Amino acid sequence: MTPILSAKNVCIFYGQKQAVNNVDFEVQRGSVNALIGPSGCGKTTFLRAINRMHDLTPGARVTGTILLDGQDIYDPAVDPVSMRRRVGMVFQKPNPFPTMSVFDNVVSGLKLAGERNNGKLMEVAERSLRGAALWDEVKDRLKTPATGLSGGQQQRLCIARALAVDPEILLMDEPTSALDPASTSKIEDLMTELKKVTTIIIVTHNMQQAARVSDTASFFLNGDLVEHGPTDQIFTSPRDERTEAYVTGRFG
Ligand SMILES: Nc1ncnc2c1ncn2[C@@H]1O[C@H](COP(=O)(O)OP(=O)(O)OP(=O)(O)O)[C@@H](O)[C@H]1O
Repeated sequence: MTPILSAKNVCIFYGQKQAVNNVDFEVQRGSVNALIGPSGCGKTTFLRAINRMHDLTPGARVTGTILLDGQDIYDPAVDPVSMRRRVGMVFQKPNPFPTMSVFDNVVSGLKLAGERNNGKLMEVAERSLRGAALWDEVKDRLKTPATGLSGGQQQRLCIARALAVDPEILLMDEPTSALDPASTSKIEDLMTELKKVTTIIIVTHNMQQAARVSDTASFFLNGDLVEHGPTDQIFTSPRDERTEAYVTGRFG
């Protein structure tokens, strides 16, 4: 199978400091992929390279190649704004647009892309909110401020907002670390549903979560991708002793 995402020899620098070293990484369509490893090992740095967020960080530099569906996302001919529509992102803390209603948050990306048809906007809002398992909870309060939702609902709203533009890949940076166990469990269930329509790459510190939700896992240490493989194998019979030490809780 041709991978939807293929990274080759990726190095990422903040000024003189190298945070990610020569990473090769592939992701298959319709899978959930967990990036694991101790704090400061480069997981978020690598994740952010996948939708060119480092373009916005002064002094940050990415080298190597990242192909999305065969297209080099760092090709100068690629428009980063339209590329980011293909690679959605959900952050650690829910970040709905605070001045907007629930509905306007969900359709904000579509409106930016020029969609004005109310029927179409409503249709996409409902589909995305259903996709994020939030519709039943908010269908009667679509016009109320997004900030009135609970933290877990706000995070699912951010997932709906990302889904509304049909991303090919959804990046999730510790999406449940600010949530209670019930909200965490809802989002974990959701990931299993979402891989029917998109491909997920998630950074998580929670090993149980990685084991529950992911098909493949990638262990990062000091900027290196030490080991990448099926999650079962990474957790039960890792090839590298450093991976074993980490997944068995001996450090991290
Ligand atoms: N904007 C930045 N400027 C300079 N250095 C940075 C910046 N962001 C991250 N770093 C450094 O790059 C390295 C990797 O950080 P990164 O946030 O990618 O790690 P991480 O594995 O995601 O950690 P955590 O699990 O704690 O979020 C760290 O040494 C960090 O201090």
